[in-house]
Amino acid sequence: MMLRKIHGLPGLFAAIFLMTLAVTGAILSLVPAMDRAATLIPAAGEVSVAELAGRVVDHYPGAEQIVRGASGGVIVYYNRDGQPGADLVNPLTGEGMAPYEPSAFFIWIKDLHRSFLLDSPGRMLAGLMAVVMLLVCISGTLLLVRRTGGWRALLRPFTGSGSTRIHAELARFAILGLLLSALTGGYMSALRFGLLPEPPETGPTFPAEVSGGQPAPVATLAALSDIDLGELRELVFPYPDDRQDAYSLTTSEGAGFVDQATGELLKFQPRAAASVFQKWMVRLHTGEGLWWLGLVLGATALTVPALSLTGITVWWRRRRSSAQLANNVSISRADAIILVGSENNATWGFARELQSGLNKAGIQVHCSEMNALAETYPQASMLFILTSTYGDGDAPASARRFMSRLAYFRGGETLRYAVLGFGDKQFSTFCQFALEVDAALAAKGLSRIHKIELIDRCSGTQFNQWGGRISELIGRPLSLSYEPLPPATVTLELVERADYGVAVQAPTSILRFRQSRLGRSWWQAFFKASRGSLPDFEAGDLLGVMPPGGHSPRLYSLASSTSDGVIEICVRKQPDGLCSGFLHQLKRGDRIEGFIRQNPGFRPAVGSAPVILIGAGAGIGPLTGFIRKNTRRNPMFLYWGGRSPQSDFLYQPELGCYLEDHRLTGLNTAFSRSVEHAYVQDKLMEDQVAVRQMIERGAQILVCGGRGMASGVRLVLDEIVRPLRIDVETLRSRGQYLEDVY
Ligand SMILES: Cc1cc2nc3c(=O)[nH]c(=O)nc-3n(C[C@H](O)[C@H](O)[C@H](O)COP(=O)(O)O)c2cc1C
Repeated sequence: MMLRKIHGLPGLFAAIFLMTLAVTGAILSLVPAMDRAATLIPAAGEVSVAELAGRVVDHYPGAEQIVRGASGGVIVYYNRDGQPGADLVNPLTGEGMAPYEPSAFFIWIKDLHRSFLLDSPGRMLAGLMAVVMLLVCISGTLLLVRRTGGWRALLRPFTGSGSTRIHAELARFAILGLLLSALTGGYMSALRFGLLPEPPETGPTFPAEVSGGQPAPVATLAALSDIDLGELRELVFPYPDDRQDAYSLTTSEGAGFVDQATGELLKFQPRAAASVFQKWMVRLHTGEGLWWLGLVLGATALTVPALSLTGITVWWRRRRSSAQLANNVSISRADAIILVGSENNATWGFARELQSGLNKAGIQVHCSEMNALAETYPQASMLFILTSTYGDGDAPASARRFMSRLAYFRGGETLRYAVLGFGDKQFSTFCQFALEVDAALAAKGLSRIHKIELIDRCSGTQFNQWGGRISELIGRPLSLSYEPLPPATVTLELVERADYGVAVQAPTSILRFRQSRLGRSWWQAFFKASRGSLPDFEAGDLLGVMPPGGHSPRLYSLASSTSDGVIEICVRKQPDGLCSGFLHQLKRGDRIEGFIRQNPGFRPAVGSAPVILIGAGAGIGPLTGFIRKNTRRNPMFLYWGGRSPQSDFLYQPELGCYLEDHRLTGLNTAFSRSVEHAYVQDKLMEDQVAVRQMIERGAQILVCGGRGMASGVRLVLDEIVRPLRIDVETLRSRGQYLEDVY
């Protein structure tokens, strides 16, 4: 939350200034490349400073100074008939190529970039913006790491859609460039305002003795002949007819003087290390002399307007979805506390209804996320905890720090609590986190207002009835009437189906859908806007389907990912199953309403460790999806159980292809109604030595299918890994064992 604030607030405030800096920076980044394109650069060692100066003087007898710009262009400053002038010259001939006139447009853009055209206060603001940019970049990177699940994951494809996705992708592309621009820009401002010590820029003092002899032609001066044009920064000519004057020379190595008669190098002072560092910081900021870096920095700067706009959209949406709770009193004044654990905000809707119900009963309420558990609630006598469960029985995002904070919590004498769990009975760990929270509060010695209750699939009816029971127990009128909005769905059209298993009383179908094109505008198709379009998904994510006449959606594991171009699920028809029955009678061209739920807790880890996939029946769906995606050919083994090879061998042809192209390393099937009468557990047991070795080497096991099969598999695996002195729970805690069970 804190990280999000650091990332969001200054980001929002500074967006306009940052956009100005970024766009002007991007325009200025073209300058080094344009200069470079307009410049003739001799090869190293081809032209010495003496040769260049001699050629220039031939064409410009009144030459006063020769400057070699960072891009390699040579400019001569001269005086002709009392009139000063500056020309860009050809270094090979010394001829003028064009008058040197810095573009008024670029000067104006540079002023806008450096100081917002406001001189000193503007420069200060620009410096401040560099610091803001640095903060936004660092906090943004940490957010991205948190979101993707680790530094290594930053290079993997992102999931999600709409503004969030565009924001994350652009940030990933631009982050290094933006960090470099912000760091170097901040450094330059700090130098300018004296916050950092300025490197000593004292050149050598004028030599005490010069020969004072007859000046020799510049082309013959020895010290200048020794220096290659590529090293030259600046050569200032002596005053005409002043024999006591000397050439003043600055090169990339340092500065000194050259006697105009003897051609001797009179005093040479190498450049200080601090000044070399400063020059490099300037080059890394402006791209001067590094035209390609300039272009890269310019391209990254161009992402800033898009990052600002998408960032503001994301921020605004988040603000709206967790809309500030009205009538939220401070902790010290609250009679009742509501703490919310939620990942996707559904539980917040229930919390708001509870808060408004309690307010109507004259009770002062403080409501916040569970992560914000205070050390104590001095005035409160009631604590309500409403929380969902995620992953595999884990805490949702807004409750992840709850258990650790609970260690410092002091409940007091009068505070009593009630936990209300939100979950889905399709998960074997139904409301697991809520149950753990309830037990942890009891273990702290707190007493309950009411025993824990568990709400299945956001049932409004169950919630409202719970409110009735709480009302009786607290002796206050509490009337809750809440019906959550169903999730936003999109229309999907069945494009293909393959049917199996009818002969063995296990009708199972592979169903492939495409998003119905009806009602989708071209820009929705292009940008995949979150409304009216499916977000990106991976095999193992979930497809929610609304059965006609049903109140709550059913979730099915996806066998495909976005890049496959279809939404594929594998569905076993359940006796009297409302949704599976509905899906099974669909014909090609029929439409359903569906939505995607991400399920990042069930997918193979990245890396080259072996993966053992275990499933039965329709559980093969997401497992096949993982194999299809295994284009890096990591060792992947599938153990799968069906009834009969003739009737329900799902995905048989596809699996054959995957074996051939090595996306699948080994396939082991077990059929319960064939002569072998085998189950998937038996096959695992047969291979126990190999399986154990793979687990020892860090193999990950993913199990998908019915609850009975999964518990059988756990028993067998416990036996297999016993010699390693571990069990399935150890593997689970290490992330080596994942389940998607229904
Ligand atoms: C990826 C995923 C994993 C889930 N895991 C569980 C689980 O392990 N146990 C459970 O009871 N519910 C689980 N659920 C269901 C959610 O807890 C339930 O939908 C809840 O109402 C979501 O509330 P929220 O939007 O406030 O987070 C899961 C849902 C999703 C999408």
